[in-house]
Amino acid sequence: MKTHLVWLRADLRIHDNPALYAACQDPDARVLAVYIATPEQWRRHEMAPRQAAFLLDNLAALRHALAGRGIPLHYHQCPDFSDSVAWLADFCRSQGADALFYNYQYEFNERRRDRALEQALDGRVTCQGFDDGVLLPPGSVRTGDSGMYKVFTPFRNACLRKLAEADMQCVPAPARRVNPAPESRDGLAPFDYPRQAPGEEYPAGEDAALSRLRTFCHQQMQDYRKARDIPSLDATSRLSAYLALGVLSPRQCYNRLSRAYPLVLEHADSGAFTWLNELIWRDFYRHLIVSYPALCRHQPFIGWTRHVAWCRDENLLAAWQLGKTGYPIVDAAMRQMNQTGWMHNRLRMITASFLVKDLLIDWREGERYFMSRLIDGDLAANNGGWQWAASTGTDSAPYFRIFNPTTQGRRFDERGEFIRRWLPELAAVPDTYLHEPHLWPGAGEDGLDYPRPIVDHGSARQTTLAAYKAAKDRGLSSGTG
Ligand SMILES: Cc1cc2nc3c(=O)[nH]c(=O)nc-3n(C[C@H](O)[C@H](O)[C@H](O)COP(=O)(O)OP(=O)(O)OC[C@H]3O[C@@H](n4cnc5c(N)ncnc54)[C@H](O)[C@@H]3O)c2cc1C
Repeated sequence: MKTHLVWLRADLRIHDNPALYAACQDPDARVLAVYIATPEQWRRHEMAPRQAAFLLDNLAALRHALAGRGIPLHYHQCPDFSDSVAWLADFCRSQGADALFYNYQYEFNERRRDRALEQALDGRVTCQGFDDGVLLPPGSVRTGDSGMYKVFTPFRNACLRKLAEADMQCVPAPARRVNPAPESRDGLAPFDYPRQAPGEEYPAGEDAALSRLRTFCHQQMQDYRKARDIPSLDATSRLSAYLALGVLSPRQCYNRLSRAYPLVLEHADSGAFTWLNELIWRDFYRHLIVSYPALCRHQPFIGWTRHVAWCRDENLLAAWQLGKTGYPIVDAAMRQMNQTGWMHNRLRMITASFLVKDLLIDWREGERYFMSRLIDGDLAANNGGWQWAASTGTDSAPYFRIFNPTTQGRRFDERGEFIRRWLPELAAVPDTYLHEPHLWPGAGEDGLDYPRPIVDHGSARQTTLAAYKAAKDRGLSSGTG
């Protein structure tokens, strides 16, 4: 009897899982699934403990779903990717595997690991990889001269044309095996990793993810275009944590969206189109890391930005991390992330801009800190977002566009509903002063239990403009522009 092994990684689901589906096509084959936890590797990748805990919860749900199909999930924990390759090659041998199926991961270390595995198996086991975790496979959306788009809008337009023609059908979950393999006896031991519960907002499993997707499509999509920028509203899907671990696929999102809004591709001013646009941003960053693997190594896309003379000030960095900058919208956002593992997109842009353009701290410090806290941490999206905010990336905000944190606060949280939720120490401050509480005369002699602004935005802005300009001049004169 043939043995087919499915190696699950960032695709923790049984529905619309191309590798699992392909492994189950031969009705007579014995199908086994395997998951390998690599906590030391995760430490190097700065994975948030909350995300690791969410992963474990989802793994338990997946194991249950697979067992119902007669597919045992084998589980192993080893330090890092190179140990996982050695272990998996042995496991294939011990199980007499004929074929190994997996969905691609597009990050640099993950791709290197997969190549190392293929070498270790040396043709004894057939390896079959599948595109997954994207709407369209990286490399399939090309400019006229076969390059990767460097600007989002033409990339988006090319994606829309392809989506209109592509077969975007999801593959079904496998049926129960006629000859189910015996259950695995591997216990799902907690990872050797710091533990932090994901929180009630994140029930595990694909049923929870699919139900959230359905509810969002039917109840919130209409208002998404207008409401998605207001952090006090629960107006976005909150699906990012599921998408990051592959508990849900972007194809499932697209299918549900186009079933609910069949004309989505034609109505560019609709909520549905705006949401699809965000899914395409997600694809864009994934396609970019494949075309420019140096992005995975935290290199800036724009060469001259390497010359920016960053400020190294541990106190300023800590104030930003803890939400104690004296700028309420920044602080409320950082506390939301520290306490829940999620931050609203508008606030990710504001806080990232503040770190880089007000404190002049290297964007990589922020990128790392976000990864270590986010339940939806995702290398491509996080790197893309940081490089966008720092003006170091492709299609970034130009370096001279600097958010004013006070006006951003006024604009997107006018009445301070969001700020008051996360900064109870500002409860007594009237709306007029909420965005500049240090100016409130009512603070009394003892003042508020809230810091004064750690930098003056106006002068910080000038310093940043000068630092970027000097870096650009240096880059141009040394040919690294
Ligand atoms: C500095 C910075 C860092 C970020 N880090 C991450 C990260 O680590 N992981 C992550 O998933 N997203 C990241 N984002 C993108 C975005 O903020 C989140 O995807 C979004 O806030 C998740 O909430 P949601 O699921 O309710 O999004 P929705 O508004 O419902 O959007 C639907 C989905 O589209 C994708 N998406 C939305 N906006 C973006 C975007 N700008 N770029 C890429 N994909 C997007 C997400 O998968 C999201 O779940 C970052 C953005 C910035 C500016």
